[in-house]
Amino acid sequence: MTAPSSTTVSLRGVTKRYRSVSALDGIDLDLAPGITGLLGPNGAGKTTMLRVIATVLRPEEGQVRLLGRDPGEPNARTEIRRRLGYQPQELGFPRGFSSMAFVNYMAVLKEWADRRVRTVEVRRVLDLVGLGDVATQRISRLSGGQRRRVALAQALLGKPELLVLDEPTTGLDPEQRASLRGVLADIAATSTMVISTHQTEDVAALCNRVIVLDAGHVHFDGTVPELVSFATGRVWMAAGPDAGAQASWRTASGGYRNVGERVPPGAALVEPSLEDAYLLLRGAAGLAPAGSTVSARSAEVA
Ligand SMILES: Nc1ncnc2c1ncn2[C@@H]1O[C@H](COP(=O)(O)OP(=O)(O)OP(=O)(O)O)[C@@H](O)[C@H]1O
Repeated sequence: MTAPSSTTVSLRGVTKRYRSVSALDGIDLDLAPGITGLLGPNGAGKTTMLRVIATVLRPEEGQVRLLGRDPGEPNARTEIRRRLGYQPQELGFPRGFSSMAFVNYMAVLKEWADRRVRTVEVRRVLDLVGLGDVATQRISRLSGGQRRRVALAQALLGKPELLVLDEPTTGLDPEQRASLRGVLADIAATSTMVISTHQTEDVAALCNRVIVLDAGHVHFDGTVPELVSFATGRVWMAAGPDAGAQASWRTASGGYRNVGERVPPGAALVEPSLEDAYLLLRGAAGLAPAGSTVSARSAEVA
């Protein structure tokens, strides 16, 4: 299988095991510029896949090509890393550093040798993530959401062609998330961005492609509207939780939102959201054979 010419990330048969756990099990994937959202339950393999794409983890089996290069080859790996930004799920900060000092330190490691040019770039990325006003405060005195943004700022240094972001919106308040979406959408106009998240609203708002991982397999790969369409006609409101529903929850109106395959006759159907579709897909995962992929073009969930 050859990758299309716009492909910037190509995985073929990629497998990564931790003892008896297959964190990634024969993944085939081609990514192009734009934003791809990775969804999946805890332990699905999202972070492992991002670490492979960020060149920090080498798979036991399969081929990886990033920005047209083989990350297994040392010189190519260095070149990929020059053009890559990575926000890990957790990032430790040196004690006593301000955001300015930390991002500057990362910029030095990223070969920004000219101090004046480097300072301009450090200020640019701190402003982008909305930390300009607190840039000189110690990171230890910042909030959790602000610390996430320091971690994101260092990933944005140098306008990378490939951005790998592990749960970038976790811990951010709604205003911060909304402003961050704008920043990421602008960047994705010219780069390939892969985001892992548990926030289906972020995927719906940001991503032109969504991949659902489950137990190291790609369980869904398509666009947001394609995933949402799985839930069309399968979401209904009722006075209480429906016994036949796969998931039900009380809404602010006092009524219950029900999601499932067994829709009662005459049910008050409502517009599905990406979260509804994701829940349906997750339910279907329990029914589908291990490793099966739901086609984006299929009208059936299972
Ligand atoms: N360093 C490790 N050693 C052993 N097992 C690991 C290690 N890292 C990940 N795993 C296992 O690999 C599987 C995939 O983990 P991974 O962190 O990639 O999942 P995830 O989808 O990112 O989960 P989460 O949503 O909780 O962040 C899990 O079963 C996890 O326990």
